Amino acid sequence: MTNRKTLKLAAVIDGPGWNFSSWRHPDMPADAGENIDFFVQQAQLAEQAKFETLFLYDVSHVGPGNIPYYLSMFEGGTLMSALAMKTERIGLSMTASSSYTDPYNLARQVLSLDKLSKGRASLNAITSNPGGMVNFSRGHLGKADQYPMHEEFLEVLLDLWDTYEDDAFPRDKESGVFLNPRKMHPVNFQGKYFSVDGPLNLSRSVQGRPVLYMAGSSPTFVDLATSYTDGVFMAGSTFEETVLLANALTAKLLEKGRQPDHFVRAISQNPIVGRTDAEAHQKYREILALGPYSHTPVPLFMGSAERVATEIQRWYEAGAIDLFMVRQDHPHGLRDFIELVVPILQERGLFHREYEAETLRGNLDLPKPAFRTI
Ligand SMILES: Cc1cc2nc3c(=O)[nH]c(=O)nc-3n(C[C@H](O)[C@H](O)[C@H](O)COP(=O)(O)O)c2cc1C
Repeated sequence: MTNRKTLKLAAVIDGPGWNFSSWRHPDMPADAGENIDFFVQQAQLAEQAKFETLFLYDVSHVGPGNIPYYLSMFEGGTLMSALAMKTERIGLSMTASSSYTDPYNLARQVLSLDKLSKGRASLNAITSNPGGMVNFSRGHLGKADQYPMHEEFLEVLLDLWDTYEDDAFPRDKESGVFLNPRKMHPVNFQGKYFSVDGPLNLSRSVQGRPVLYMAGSSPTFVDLATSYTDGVFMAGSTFEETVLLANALTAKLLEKGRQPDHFVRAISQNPIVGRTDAEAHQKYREILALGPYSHTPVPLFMGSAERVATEIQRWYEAGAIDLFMVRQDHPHGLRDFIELVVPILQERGLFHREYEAETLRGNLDLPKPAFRTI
């Protein structure tokens, strides 16, 4: 592939980890999911290493059987807003479900984050899985409603983010012109699930609009994501499956006249890295030894830094991924990845050494979208 963008990196800062027992490790703050000092430290570590973005998962229904992190975690938009004030360049990606909120609320929340951070916000708009507890009055959606509702949600969200043209607010004290009303485009949407009448109350983002992702794998997901989003978050369970999904996404983008390079394919993994394979395996055993319910599957990316870097390179060069998201199950997972793997990726010319742009979109090599275009 010519002029392919360099590999992008994200840090998934999910508190004490995505399992039942990492919180018990001596080096992990047991309250990490509600510990702002922990999140600031992780965010600044990732920013010093020039990661393009931070990334937060979310949980759409909370119940007693959840992993510790899901029972003790900050709301993502609030946390990202705090981190916006403690970082300068790194992107801030939050996850929220379209099933339990109105698009107006989320459009406003994420665009506010974008303004607070001067163009670094992004949203992973998920649909949520049915089942579990019913935390919201709206209840769980059946499969038949999940995607039709999501599509309406995305339609409205994108329209709201483009309520105002870039130069809609002269805010000219001399002439007294605050807003040019001809450059305001109120939304007038009447759908099956949502009705929105009126404008959003925030000017357009410096990056056009916040970067938008969806997470999933089904053909309906592929169809919707390639119509509305800037990228996807894929399960990444195996190399072969991810290559197939990435190819399906590329084919759909081309079918829709979109430039596949202007799209981000991401997976999230919990690499466990050591100076040697043996050291990495020892760290994995430390996690397993923490409890009978550890349920930490063998990481796909585990071993010496060379081995992990080469595996990431293989996925990237096969076109399976543009963005590799680093989760940590071991308390030093992110730090180890940064100290040991990042320099190798840089030496091989796969990962940048400095931020090139001011906005998240710029750092992901995504062009600023023209007003009201996908
Ligand atoms: C990689 C990945 C990440 C996801 N992240 C979340 C999440 O953070 N919170 C959540 O409630 N659902 C999450 N989901 C669920 C999706 O939003 C969606 O409901 C599910 O994947 C069904 O989509 P499908 O059409 O691909 O089957 C995730 C799914 C995938 C594949």
